[in-house]
Amino acid sequence: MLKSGPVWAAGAMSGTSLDGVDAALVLTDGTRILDFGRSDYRPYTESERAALHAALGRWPGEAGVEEAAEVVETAHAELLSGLGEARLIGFHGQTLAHDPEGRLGRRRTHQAGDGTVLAEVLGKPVVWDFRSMDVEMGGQGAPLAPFFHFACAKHAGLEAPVVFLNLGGVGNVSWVDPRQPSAEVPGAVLAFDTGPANAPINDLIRLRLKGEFDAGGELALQGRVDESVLEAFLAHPFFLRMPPKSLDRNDFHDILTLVSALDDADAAATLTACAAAAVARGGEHYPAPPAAIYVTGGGRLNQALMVALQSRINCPVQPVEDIGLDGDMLEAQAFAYLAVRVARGMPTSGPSTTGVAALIGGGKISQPD
Ligand SMILES: Nc1ncnc2c1ncn2[C@@H]1O[C@H](COP(=O)(O)OP(=O)(O)OP(=O)(O)O)[C@@H](O)[C@H]1O
Ligand SMILES: CC(=O)N[C@H]1[C@@H]2OC[C@@H](O2)[C@@H](O)[C@@H]1O[C@H](C)C(=O)O
Repeated sequence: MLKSGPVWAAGAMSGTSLDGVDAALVLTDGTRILDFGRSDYRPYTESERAALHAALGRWPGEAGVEEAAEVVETAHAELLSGLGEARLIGFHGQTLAHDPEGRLGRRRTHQAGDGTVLAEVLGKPVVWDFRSMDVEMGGQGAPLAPFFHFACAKHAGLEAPVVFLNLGGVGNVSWVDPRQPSAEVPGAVLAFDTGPANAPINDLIRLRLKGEFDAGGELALQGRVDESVLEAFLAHPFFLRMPPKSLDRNDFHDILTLVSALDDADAAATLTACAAAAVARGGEHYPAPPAAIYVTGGGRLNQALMVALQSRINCPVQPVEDIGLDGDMLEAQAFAYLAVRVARGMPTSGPSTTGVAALIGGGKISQPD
């Protein structure tokens, strides 16, 4: 068990976009954020990315999973060895498959990368496998950042309910009320995945233009939204479900066939509008209107997406940089914060974040030999 008081922890996240690994240092006692430290990024090479893509949707023991895990462990070891001052590592790994409802058989979630290997290589305790316990206990296993987002709102000195919106491959929101004494009390936090965000836009760009993503939203800004596609998208039963709810990266993959007849710009504009409309639909579930929506993740750099969001949402939609946070690193920082909570036996999720029946602490701790 970690001694009491604040410690520097490093968190690392390999997100659903499969672009690379983010790592960042946070000084925390597991409740408050005292300081943010250095951060770094390690992109995957083309061949590494191909290995990860090939393993998407696969479970432990299936073809390609060991290779993917090796890619994840190598990239993390390289990146984290440069963040020397950390006492403890929070290692999320790479989600390859996520099925909290058991639609494919058994309820489970799979993050590639073995924390025991990293603990050995780095010579430090590593907290990992953050999601499995939550799913085993009946939760969605995601999102896990909400308790951290609550601490961010406190750290930024906010005094009214706000929403943190993460626009990665998938979108997720944390509605938080910083007037509450703790993230764990009822009414402090409500979180859920909103729908697909960048993943379908990236897939479109990759398929048609051999690029990685719609930089700045330039292509979408030139196109027109096909309202019938948008309507068909919003008819998906996911939007009728009450939170908590979470998604796998490819749950909405069929959306690409809906835009197959559109030209490139109209298809990009339509997928971008779908991502924004999904977030706006999520607003139906907020316990009270937020004073602002603070956007983190790569999607905040997509102007078409930010404009589409603001046009559908009644409060200011701003990048998290406006309250002094780092939108490239917030998820990595979240896993540093959560690692300290796990090491101290504090909960990492609860009924209002993942739908798990009671507050629970997930995560395994691996010590170096
Ligand atoms: N300049 C930019 N313009 C437009 N979109 C961008 C830009 N930079 C990044 N993105 C988008 O953001 C994505 C990366 O976002 P981020 O790193 O937050 O996702 P992630 O962490 O992999 O995903 P998740 O949060 O779902 O796990 C890219 O794949 C791209 O779609
Ligand atoms: C299963 C899984 O890896 N989910 C990710 C993914 O990426 C965004 C969204 O879907 C969110 O639910 C989650 O990540 C963030 C960091 C979270 O758990 O809060």
